[in-house]
Amino acid sequence: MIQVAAAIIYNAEGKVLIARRREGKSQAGLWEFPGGKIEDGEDACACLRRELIEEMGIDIVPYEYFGVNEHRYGGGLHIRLIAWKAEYRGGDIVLTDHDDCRWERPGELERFLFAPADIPFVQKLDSEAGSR
Ligand SMILES: Nc1nc2c([nH]c(=O)n2[C@H]2C[C@H](O)[C@@H](COP(=O)(O)OP(=O)(O)OP(=O)(O)O)O2)c(=O)[nH]1
Repeated sequence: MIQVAAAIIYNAEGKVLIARRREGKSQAGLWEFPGGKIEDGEDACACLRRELIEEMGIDIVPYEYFGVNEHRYGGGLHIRLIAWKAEYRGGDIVLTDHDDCRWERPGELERFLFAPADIPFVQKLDSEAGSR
């Protein structure tokens, strides 16, 4: 099983950053919350700060645990996806692992085709938005 961290990054307008995995990556063409594999000696927050600089060139600060979801993809890939809410602190987005990204309202994510492991998080964000 691999441990992967994903960030639900909010900007000052309360929108969330989603990104589409580029051709050549696993789950290509699907939307996700940016992040990546947790390395030895890292926790999810340290991983997310590192990954967002590496793969998008932005600074974030994770501030609240959001949830965990385990998913088995075909080919024996079993992932444990750990999500944290995070604050966008700055930097201009430069995509390396993705071919598109967007800031969207958290209650409006269900019209995007997300990686299967992310779907419980999309649903939870939608119900949080609906209950406000
Ligand atoms: N970063 C991220 N990865 C996710 C999400 N949902 C999801 O199923 N994944 C999967 C895709 C990959 O199989 C795995 C790790 O993603 P990664 O972004 O570190 O991938 P990677 O560049 O290291 O390498 P690769 O999977 O393209 O070989 O987790 C998500 O929301 N964010």
